[in-house]
Amino acid sequence: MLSYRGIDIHELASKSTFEETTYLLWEGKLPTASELASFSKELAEARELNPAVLDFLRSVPTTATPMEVLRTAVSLLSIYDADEKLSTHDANVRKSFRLTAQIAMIVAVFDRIRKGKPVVEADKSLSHAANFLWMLNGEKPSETATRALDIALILHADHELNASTFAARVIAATLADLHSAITGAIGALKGPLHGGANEATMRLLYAIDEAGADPVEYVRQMFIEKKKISGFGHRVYHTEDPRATHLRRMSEELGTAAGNTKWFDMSKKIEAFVKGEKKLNANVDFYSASTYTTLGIDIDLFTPIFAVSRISGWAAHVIEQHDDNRLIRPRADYTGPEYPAPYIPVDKR
Ligand SMILES: CC(=O)SCCNC(=O)CCNC(=O)[C@H](O)C(C)(C)COP(=O)(O)OP(=O)(O)OC[C@H]1O[C@@H](n2cnc3c(N)ncnc32)[C@H](O)[C@@H]1OP(=O)(O)O
Ligand SMILES: O=C([O-])CC(=O)C(=O)O
Repeated sequence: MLSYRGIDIHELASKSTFEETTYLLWEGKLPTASELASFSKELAEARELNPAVLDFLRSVPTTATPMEVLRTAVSLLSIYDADEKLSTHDANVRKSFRLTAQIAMIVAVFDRIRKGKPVVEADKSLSHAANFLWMLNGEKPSETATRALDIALILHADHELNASTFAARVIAATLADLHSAITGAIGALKGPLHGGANEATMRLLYAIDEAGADPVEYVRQMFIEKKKISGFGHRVYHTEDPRATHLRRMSEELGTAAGNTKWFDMSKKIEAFVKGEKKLNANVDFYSASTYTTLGIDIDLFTPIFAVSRISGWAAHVIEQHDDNRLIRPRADYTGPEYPAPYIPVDKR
């Protein structure tokens, strides 16, 4: 079972919003109506990017991946943050509002710039999910697309001590600032064994499609070649990843509504085969790939969108770490052949 602050993820996915879920993660309780209204307002008001960050986004080669641009931009944001030198609880919360708003903006703005399209001004009257789609596409998003993204953002918001969150906590535990911790977390999320698996999953689906191959035979060959199938397996879950249940349904529903279930159908075949052959379950990344593709989102934005959501969980962990800090410092044991080992002079080795 997956819960945020004790509340079942299935309930949050069907009843909550990204804003409410973020409040829950940061404050440890569900907000009242007025608390939610002022929280949402503060998040929307934080939709501002320093001109220096905009200049940076304009100066980056358009061939740069959105994930490396995001990682570097978040590091840069730290220099211009109004609370740059402060890491008190209140300063961390203020920074978290700004970073949550800014990460979504950076992903959308860089995508527009690299495609030679004009940057779209933030609309502070929209929800976080709707504003992201607005700034990305330059047109007001449908309710279906907004809700689908909102659910995806809720589902990706937190996952206890996953690799990126752990990285953030280790950095924060040195009493380094929130931006340093989040920059490190983005670096960890990028890898294909973690958040990068959603992009890798879609690359696999495209490769199968381009080869005109049977998905099952293609994956069977990958097993023969001892290759890993992105989007399957999990260090913690050995049964269904509860988030995959929602993303599978969304992938099917969005595909049906768009009149194209190609990616969903292919994913289902692969899932059944991988489960039957290796007893491996689809994780959060597997069906997010076909879901985002059906929403018309480019493949290299999948992992940045994971960060657009996970910033809420990362921030909650950094705030908690700084509130009651102790350095995180695991030990390593020497396992070499002998101890103590002799120092042999270089001419005798
Ligand atoms: C948001 C997230 O981070 S969710 C995870 C996203 N990552 C992926 O989807 C990448 C693919 N999956 C994997 O690489 C792994 O399942 C991980 C990294 C997620 C978990 O790894 P671990 O807990 O260390 O399991 P480990 O990699 O040791 O796998 C155990 C066994 O299952 C196999 N296995 C695990 N996942 C897969 C996979 N996706 N495809 C094929 N085989 C797999 C391994 O080869 C290994 O087999 P062996 O015992 O015969 O050597
Ligand atoms: O928990 C993990 O190891 C990976 C994961 O599913 C996540 O970060 O959402």
